[in-house]
Amino acid sequence: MAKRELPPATLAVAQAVAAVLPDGDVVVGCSGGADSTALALGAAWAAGRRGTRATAVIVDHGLQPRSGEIARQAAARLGAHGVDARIVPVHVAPSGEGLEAAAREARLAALADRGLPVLLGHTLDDQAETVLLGLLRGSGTRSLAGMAEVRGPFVRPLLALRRAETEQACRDWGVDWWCDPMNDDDAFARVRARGLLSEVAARLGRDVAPALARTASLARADADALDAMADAVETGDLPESARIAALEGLPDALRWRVLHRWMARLGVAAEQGNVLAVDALLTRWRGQGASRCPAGPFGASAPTCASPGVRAATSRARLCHVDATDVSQDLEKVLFTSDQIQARIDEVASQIDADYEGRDILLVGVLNGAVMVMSDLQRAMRSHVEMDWMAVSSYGAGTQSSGVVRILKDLNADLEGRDVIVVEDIIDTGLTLSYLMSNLASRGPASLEIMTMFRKPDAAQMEVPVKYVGFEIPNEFVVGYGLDYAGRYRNLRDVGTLAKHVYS
Ligand SMILES: O=P(O)(O)OC[C@H]1O[C@H](OP(=O)(O)OP(=O)(O)O)[C@H](O)[C@@H]1O
Ligand SMILES: Nc1nc2[nH]cnc2c(=O)[nH]1
Repeated sequence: MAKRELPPATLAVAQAVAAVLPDGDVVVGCSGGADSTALALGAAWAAGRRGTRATAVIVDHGLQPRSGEIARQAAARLGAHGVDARIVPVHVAPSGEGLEAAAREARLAALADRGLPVLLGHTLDDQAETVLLGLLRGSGTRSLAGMAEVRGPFVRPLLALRRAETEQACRDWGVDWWCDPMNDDDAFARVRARGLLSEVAARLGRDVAPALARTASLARADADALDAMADAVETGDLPESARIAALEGLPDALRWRVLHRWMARLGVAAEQGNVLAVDALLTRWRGQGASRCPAGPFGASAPTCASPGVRAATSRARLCHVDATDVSQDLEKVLFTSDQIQARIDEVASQIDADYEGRDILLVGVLNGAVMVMSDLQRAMRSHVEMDWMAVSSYGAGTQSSGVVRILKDLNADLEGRDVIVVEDIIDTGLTLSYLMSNLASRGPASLEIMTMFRKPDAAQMEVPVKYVGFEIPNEFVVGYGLDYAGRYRNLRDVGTLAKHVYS
């Protein structure tokens, strides 16, 4: 048919297709409805003028009682108008995301199967509904961007045309179309959105669909630009602390995008609420505990979060880990991070190495609290060291010293003539060490000194001569890095105060 022979609506469809028609043959996805029927006829017209082929593919999902018959009728209608039409039956296997999504996936896969560009018949009205649905979900620019005109093999030539125009085009072409009863079923969100758009148009006295479609174009340009900028924020190869530092200076729009990608990769549900919670750990961290993020739709296959209810990590240092049982959410305030503790251990170890040059040292650890500092200190030292352990207890399951020190396990080593350093996690009242030091001094060591990771000067009741101190801390009950509350929290890497709810 020559261009001048086409009435206005059919010409609008045909020209819209011709404007974006790829070189070579194409497939047209056709449901038998007005939009895709008009698209198939327009594509056949435009391809014919170019000397290429447009083949309509009607996917039969087998989900409706008469689906096979509906598909055959659609093919016959197109065939009668000279359009090459094929029916492709697909098997829809329901997935975790519902039957509708599974059918859509199966349909697109079948359409793209031939490796040709695929034309789809979405109109401006579909776009407006998509934008409205995105808006109601409260999502960002990517959702408001609606459907792209070209994405992968899929091309949508009719996004600027109205549904009324495709129906008019079908009438002009003298072809019938199939009215899918699902298009009137209020059970579908899209159908309800369509109704809502009509109501809004009636209340405002103007058609709002074009404005929503314009919003989609503008949002798409913004989303594309921001996504490209987020892609360029390459933090993957940097150490964790540097990755976090790289993110801190970014504007919200970029930082949230990068966090969204991290979380999605970890299998965490990367909804905006979760992204903001993790972002707060990064930008407004005041020692708050973990953010609980449920597993995302792909969580089941993500090794780090196999079940729902996983938690994002508590501290900045562990921001991008996901951990099923993260006890650090019980911390109220972090006083020292793991990094700070390790750096201080290195300094103290060097000091001891220098002080004891050429001498073998016997480190006496006080169980249980000193296990962490003992093992880290030894590994940071260059000197020859041996270790031995004593077990004493003065705190039991509470937060106050009982004042009574009990030896639960004595040393194996003989201290006679040895250079001994007692290693402690904390000196609080000083009762434990003052008892222990007089006990050990009576065993005849050549020298006897103390190294403690933490000391509370304001809590001292007994003066103990401490040669090596990691950090002096305020008179608060702390946990982590070997320090317990009722046997728990020793495994925390950071040291901090406990949230009141844990012991009140
Ligand atoms: O200066 P003080 O007031 O005496 O407190 C210090 C002691 O308290 C802690 O031990 P705890 O009795 O809690 O046993 P643990 O090492 O098994 O945690 C810590 O490991 C010190 O040994
Ligand atoms: N966990 C813990 N044990 C202690 N023993 C003495 N002081 C403390 C403290 O502040 N925390």
